[in-house]
Amino acid sequence: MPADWIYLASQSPRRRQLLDQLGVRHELLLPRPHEDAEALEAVRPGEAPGVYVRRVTRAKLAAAVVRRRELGLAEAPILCADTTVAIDRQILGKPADAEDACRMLALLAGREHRVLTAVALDHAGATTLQVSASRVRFEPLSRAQIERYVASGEPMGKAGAYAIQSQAGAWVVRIAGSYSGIMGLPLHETAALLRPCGWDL
Ligand SMILES: Cc1cn([C@H]2C[C@H](O)[C@@H](COP(=O)(O)OP(=O)(O)OP(=O)(O)O)O2)c(=O)[nH]c1=O
Repeated sequence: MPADWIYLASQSPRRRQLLDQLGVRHELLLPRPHEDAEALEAVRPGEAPGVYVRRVTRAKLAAAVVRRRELGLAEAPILCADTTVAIDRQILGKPADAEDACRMLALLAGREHRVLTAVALDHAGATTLQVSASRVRFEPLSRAQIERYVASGEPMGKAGAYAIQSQAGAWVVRIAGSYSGIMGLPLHETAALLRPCGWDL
């Protein structure tokens, strides 16, 4: 019998909202309190963005599978994702502080960068994974614009120190790819993972 709900292993309210948009019933499966997300998300020397985003997503999924077992929860499918921003050969994760956020936004200003989101599903012990890759071009930004945005607090917790769904959307000259993928959960790829499990999306 196909599952009629899934676990979403994510603390991101954007991912919840995007999964709601697909109409997929879900429950949250959150990591153990104090689990070391920073260690999990550390970039390895020379690691390419596509390799990084897949590795981190698989690690998040593996941790969620362990968590489901530890808590003695139902064997429903688990979905998780990771978003990363890349420019040149640099991977931009979440900013450490306001200064780091200013540095990232200055790097992105007036240029094109990539946003990669990997989404993975555990279903009946098998893992499937897809990656959405988008290109985003920002208009040039002044120091004052960057500082105002950083002072709003919006960059914290966001890969690349911005959220396309916030005021920073005004800086986006063009995107090629997936708006939902940039926000954190690519709906096309997520539907492609869920269909084989019985969802009619
Ligand atoms: C580029 C961009 C990122 N983001 C967010 C999506 C993700 O929440 C965050 C990247 O961090 P992630 O590590 O992908 O996710 P997370 O730690 O927020 O949540 P979890 O691991 O529990 O699922 O950046 C936006 O909301 N809008 C954007 O335009």
